[in-house]
Amino acid sequence: MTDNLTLIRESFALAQAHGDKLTGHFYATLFLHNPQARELFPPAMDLQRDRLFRALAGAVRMLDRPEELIPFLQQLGRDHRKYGVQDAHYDAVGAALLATLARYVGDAWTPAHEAAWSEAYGQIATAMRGAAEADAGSTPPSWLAEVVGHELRTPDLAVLTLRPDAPFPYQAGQYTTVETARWPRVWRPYSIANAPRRDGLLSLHVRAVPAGWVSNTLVHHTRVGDVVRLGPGRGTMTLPARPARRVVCVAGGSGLAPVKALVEEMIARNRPLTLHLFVGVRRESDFYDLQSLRQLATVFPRLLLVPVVSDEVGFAGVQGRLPEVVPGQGHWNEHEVFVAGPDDMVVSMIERFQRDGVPAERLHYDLSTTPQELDITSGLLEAGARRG
Ligand SMILES: NC(=O)C1=CN([C@@H]2O[C@H](COP(=O)(O)OP(=O)(O)OC[C@H]3O[C@@H](n4cnc5c(N)ncnc54)[C@H](O)[C@@H]3O)[C@@H](O)[C@H]2O)C=CC1
Repeated sequence: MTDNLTLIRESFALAQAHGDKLTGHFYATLFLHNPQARELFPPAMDLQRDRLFRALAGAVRMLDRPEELIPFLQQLGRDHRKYGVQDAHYDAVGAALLATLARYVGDAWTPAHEAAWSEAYGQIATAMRGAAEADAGSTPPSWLAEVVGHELRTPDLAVLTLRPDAPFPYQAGQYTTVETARWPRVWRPYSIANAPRRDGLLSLHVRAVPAGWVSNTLVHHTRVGDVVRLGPGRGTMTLPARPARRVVCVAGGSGLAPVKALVEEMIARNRPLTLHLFVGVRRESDFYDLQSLRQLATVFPRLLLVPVVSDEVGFAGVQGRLPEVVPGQGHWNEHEVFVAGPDDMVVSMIERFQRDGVPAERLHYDLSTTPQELDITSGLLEAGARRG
């Protein structure tokens, strides 16, 4: 007899071959039978379609590794509280999923497939619901936050200061998700750019990306006094319990946000022996936070700030792309390493640090998918938007 795992994987591969038709049919079935579920999703569904099946594909890949699958599902469940997901929605999604699979697997679909999927989906939903319920006792599903500061530092980058309406627990290096009144149910992740403060204020560095609904709203159509909604703090690029005494941080563009929070935290707590901070931008005019970083270096002179420009000949300081520049500026294999910025930069930088002998447990980084994808993150099964 074929085991459940094989039945699920084989049938999922058959169904997935139908691509967009599969996801289109799934949502059509879900909304036809549960019109109220439409309210949970953003107005434009294009990118949402991929998300659900990417998360499902992730779960199917991990089915034989419960030690990874369960935490993944629990996180997914907690993350869905902010969408207002109810128990009944899980049942509705399960029914639409099975109906869709049956249709696209076609003649190969058997009662054994039905039973295997039904059991697997039941386990997925139980893990998600259980984690969401456990979380409900201690944290709100989301926070309202008033914009108390909005500075346009370059034509397309704003630094926002937010005051959440209730204590917002997070660690330096983590991100939150933001929903604006202009685009209900469209959530976008942003790193929090400061270490936790006594007054509870949060700072975000937001670059308006082409066709970015939330980022353009936050940069160009948001004023002091406006209110946004925040999801809980998430992400694994946080300070380890015992960081090395020497630290190097590499920040590309607005990837400075989480790195700045970590730098503040280390200055307040660990006081490393040396703290190198490479800040890379394309043109000198793209530096949007040097003044504040220089102030930090005045308070903590062991912070060694290195501004780097990649695309402008004539810059008086260090020139080049970060992965080309940083290795030549020191020996980093004894250091704790933090990297954030464009994914290509992060990947090249991390590969280089690995080649140079930095142990894996000392490498901390933050990867995202493309900003366009990230701008629509709402949904019943949101894939992990950011990996650390
Ligand atoms: N805003 C936030 O809170 C956070 C943003 N990020 C990500 O950081 C990125 C920042 O983008 P921008 O500000 O437009 O930076 P950018 O594209 O202007 O790049 C900044 C620097 O990174 C390096 N770089 C860029 N592309 C590279 C490549 N292909 N290979 C090697 N090095 C490269 C170069 O040194 C460049 O000067 C975004 O993708 C964003 O998603 C990451 C973490 C937090």
